[in-house]
Amino acid sequence: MEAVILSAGYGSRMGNIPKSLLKICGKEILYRTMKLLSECGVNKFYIVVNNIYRKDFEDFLKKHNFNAHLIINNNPERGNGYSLHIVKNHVKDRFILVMSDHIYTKEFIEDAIKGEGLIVDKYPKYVDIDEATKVKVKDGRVEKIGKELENFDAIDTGFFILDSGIFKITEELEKEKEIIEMREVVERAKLRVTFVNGKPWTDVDIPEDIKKAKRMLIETAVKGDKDGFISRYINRKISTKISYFLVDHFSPNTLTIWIFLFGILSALTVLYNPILGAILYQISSILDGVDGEIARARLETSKFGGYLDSILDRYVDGAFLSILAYKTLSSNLWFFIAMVALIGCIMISYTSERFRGAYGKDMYESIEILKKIPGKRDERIFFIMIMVILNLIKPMYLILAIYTNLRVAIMIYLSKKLV
Ligand SMILES: Nc1ccn([C@@H]2O[C@H](COP(=O)(O)OP(=O)(O)O[C@@H]3[C@@H](O)[C@H](O)[C@@H](O)[C@H](O)[C@@H]3O)[C@@H](O)[C@H]2O)c(=O)n1
Ligand SMILES: O=P([O-])([O-])O[C@@H]1[C@@H](O)[C@H](O)[C@@H](O)[C@H](O)[C@@H]1O
Ligand SMILES: [Mg+2]
Repeated sequence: MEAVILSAGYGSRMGNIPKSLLKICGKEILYRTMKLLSECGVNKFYIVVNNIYRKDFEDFLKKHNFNAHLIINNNPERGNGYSLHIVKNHVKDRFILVMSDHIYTKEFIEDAIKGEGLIVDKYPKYVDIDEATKVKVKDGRVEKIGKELENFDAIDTGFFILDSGIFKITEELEKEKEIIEMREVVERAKLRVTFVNGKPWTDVDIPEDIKKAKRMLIETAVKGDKDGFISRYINRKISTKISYFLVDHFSPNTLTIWIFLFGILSALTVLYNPILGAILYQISSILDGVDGEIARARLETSKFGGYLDSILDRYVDGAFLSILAYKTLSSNLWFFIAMVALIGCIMISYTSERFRGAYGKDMYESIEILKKIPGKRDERIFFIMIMVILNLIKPMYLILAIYTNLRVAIMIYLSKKLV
């Protein structure tokens, strides 16, 4: 499938740089759009650019291996509808059209690409409604469109699924008018609308919008229901705030190493003060969400990164539980129970990762009920912290020894039964 990206603006509101080449969380807006569209099946791009920025776009394309062609608009003052018009001899039937200053998430694109006409959003989460382009819908088509509408049904997302018929409209308008705006093309074409509601997307018009876009990318970089309850309702609310400040300064893998070292520090702190060590362990658990959030927000997730993150988590868990046992237990029986608990904690993680290795898919996605059975790392660590603070260390080890190994047995049983 082909995609057209309109980026022929002067960039005057953004310090004379095309908005599409602005970097948000380390990547150009244009890169994000092209990468996510490529992952959703687009294999050819036409980027309509202003000739004054031709070199900037050529340099951008040299850095990446997209199948992309620049279409030079020598009359950018004629509006973005004209920019669309000049690609009429390039695109074949049914193509995607997007605005270059919009940032879409994969979640949004996966739904939008199935639609037809103008993609609209009744409940946009990351858009200033007052500044947005509003759409009045009648019989499933655009009746009116504009920023000034008071009576409207949804917001224009700047994402279109069009066919070559649209060029009949641009042809008419091109003969009638000097300046052609997309909204005039949309209105005259009475484009069909497709509702994609509440999926994250945003637009960058003014410098203040950069912070909004960064916040969206970080907030949508969590793991959702693949996280445990503690992570979803406590840890991620903190880690995303931390990620917001670190995302432009650290690579995910660097953070994974630092977070691991912090986890080992929490284990060593147990030798001095078990309660302080347990609190630091919980903080390391919160921080362990930051490396993944930044990897996803920067579009820099990697197999090695995930592999490293998972392995180092095991060392932190093993170090904490073994040093805590060494510090607080005295009998061989309780050492044995602590060892069984440690193995159980490690095996929960190993079982879910081994499932991915054996079946090639996420265990929690494949066996939904497991999302409702506590035992994930965030939940284990929070439980450990509470029990250490309450000085219930032996009951903690006994509960962990029984529960974690029982949960592994349940995970194996459900894998056999349901997969
Ligand atoms: N260098 C890296 C690190 C990670 N990734 C990618 O991210 C995921 C891991 O996602 P994330 O780091 O968000 O979550 P994690 O699996 O580490 O789980 C932690 C829990 O350990 C912690 O207890 C909890 O509090 C926290 O909220 C998280 O749930 C990885 O699979 C990679 O895809 C990367 O690419 N590069
Ligand atoms: O223990 P669990 O939450 O089920 O398993 C998770 C592992 O699958 C993941 O690889 C690791 O990075 C997390 O820290 C966590 O341990
Ligand atoms: Mg992590």
